[in-house]
Amino acid sequence: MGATEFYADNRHAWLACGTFARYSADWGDYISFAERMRKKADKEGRDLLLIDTGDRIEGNGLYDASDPKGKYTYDIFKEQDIDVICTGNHELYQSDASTREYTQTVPNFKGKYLASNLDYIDPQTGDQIPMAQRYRKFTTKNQGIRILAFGFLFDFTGNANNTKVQPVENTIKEKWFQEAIREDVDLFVVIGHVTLEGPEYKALFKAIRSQKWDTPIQFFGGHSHIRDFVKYDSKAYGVQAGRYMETIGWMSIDGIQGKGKNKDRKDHETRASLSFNRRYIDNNLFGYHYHTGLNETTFPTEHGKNVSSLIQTSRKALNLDHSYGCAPKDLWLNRAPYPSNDSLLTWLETEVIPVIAISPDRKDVPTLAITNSGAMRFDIFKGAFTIDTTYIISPFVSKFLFLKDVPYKSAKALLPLLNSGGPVFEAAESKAQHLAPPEQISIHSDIIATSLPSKPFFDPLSPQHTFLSSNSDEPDLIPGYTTKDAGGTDGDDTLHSQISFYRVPNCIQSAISMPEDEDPEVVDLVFVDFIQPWVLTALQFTGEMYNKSDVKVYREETLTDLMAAWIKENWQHDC
Ligand SMILES: Nc1ccn([C@@H]2O[C@H](COP(=O)(O)O)[C@@H](O)[C@H]2O)c(=O)n1
Repeated sequence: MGATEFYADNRHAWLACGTFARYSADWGDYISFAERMRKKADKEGRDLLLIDTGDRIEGNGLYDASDPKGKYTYDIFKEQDIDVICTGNHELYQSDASTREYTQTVPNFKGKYLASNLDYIDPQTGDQIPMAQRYRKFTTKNQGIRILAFGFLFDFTGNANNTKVQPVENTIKEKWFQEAIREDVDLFVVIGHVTLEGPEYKALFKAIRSQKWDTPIQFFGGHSHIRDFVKYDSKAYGVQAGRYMETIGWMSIDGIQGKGKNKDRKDHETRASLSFNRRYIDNNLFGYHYHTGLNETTFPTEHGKNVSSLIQTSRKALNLDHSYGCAPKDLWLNRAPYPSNDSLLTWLETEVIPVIAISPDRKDVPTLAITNSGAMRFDIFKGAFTIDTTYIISPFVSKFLFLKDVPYKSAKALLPLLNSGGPVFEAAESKAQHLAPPEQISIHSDIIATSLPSKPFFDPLSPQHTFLSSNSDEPDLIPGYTTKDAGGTDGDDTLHSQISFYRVPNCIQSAISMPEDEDPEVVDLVFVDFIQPWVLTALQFTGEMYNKSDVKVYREETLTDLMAAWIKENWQHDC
């Protein structure tokens, strides 16, 4: 009896090498890996399917540094042969990005791209049309497993006005969905840019089970950037493959006997004893060589090599390795507590924002400047700070806006309100958790590493022991993911020492040009545009009834450009 296997990824345009050796394979390597593993699966009579759960864009120079954005990336993405693919929130923040998704990615993955709860507004006619087909029904080639797949996005509300995200609860009531879940299939596959524990997947699970009490369901999640595995019932599981092309999530279902090749099989025979297994593979060549049984010479396929060289020529064309300056030390987004000397947010709040959140014509006006912590997406490592690093840290095109002459007593109440994330935001449907890094949706308390990292050594022959020291009984591990999920603690393909994760506040605030001896009557309230809905809601709570038309542009440059300018100015020296 063969297994049905899946590989899933989440990448944010991290198509070139990751920042660490442990996550350093590129999109071309992943193509070689998939091609090699598919061949192996074919030989052994198994089926191997590739899944992509969205957020392919923003967060890396390869996408963000070109004009138009994504000039090189769409042609690189499309080279992977993906079986089921859907949209993430990042594809929808900007209307030009949604248009590229509709005009490029959807046709590039024709028949595989699913948009179960997403519509596109045709710019010519104004018509609201499905972004892509709602579902896909297909039969796997080796085992004849009849699959019905959906592709969802969580109940996202921050999209530009050329798309429409339908809440999952409403989609479930639609005729096409109700008909689809009544189809006679061997397996439902629900992929989505949706957290595994969120209300959307709970509702979808309930809806499918209301019609099919026994059909296996495999969910693939995304959005919250973590490795995760969840059990919904004995025949329904979900897996999520981390973030930024660091992880290839592997999921295997053993025991489904497809009716596609034998129609006379009875239902109870097709799903007699099932087993669901997951593994989180670090995205590096060591792991790829290990799993394919190949080596440096035999592993890469021609196709994979061509894509790797396309990535390198694109990176060169964009000058992504050009250095703006030299970071004097590591600054951590979640690996150091906030506030602290090693916290990236403390650095931003105390050193950067007080310099960049100043408008030349209002520079002496007392100012409170607020930025959400989710505006920062990654750590800064000691050493060269490049064009690429800039977009890895902060890819957004957010600008500083401001409200003039806000009473100080109300303005200073704002930060605690934004950080407490209380009922004031639930009512306004702008959950305050969206202000912070997405990891915090799923990680609810600090994780403090118990062991200290030590020197790395790679043992290519040892599964789950990839980075070990050679000559001691106790392995010396390098830091990395140490996942605990519904399957226990054996999901990580490579053993690592634990990394700390400290939760950070939703927002940080810098007080600028404040009088020394007394509080000001009024201040300029400066904030990044992304947080405007939360700021206006919280201000109303303090009794200040501002609306959108009161908000003015404070600086024309993006936060990202201003931050890069600060680095050029303050970290000038060579590394
Ligand atoms: N202009 C923006 C857009 C988004 N954010 C932050 O990113 C988070 C979403 O990240 P994912 O990778 O999971 O989609 C969002 O919740 C915001 O915190 C931002 O700061 N500015």
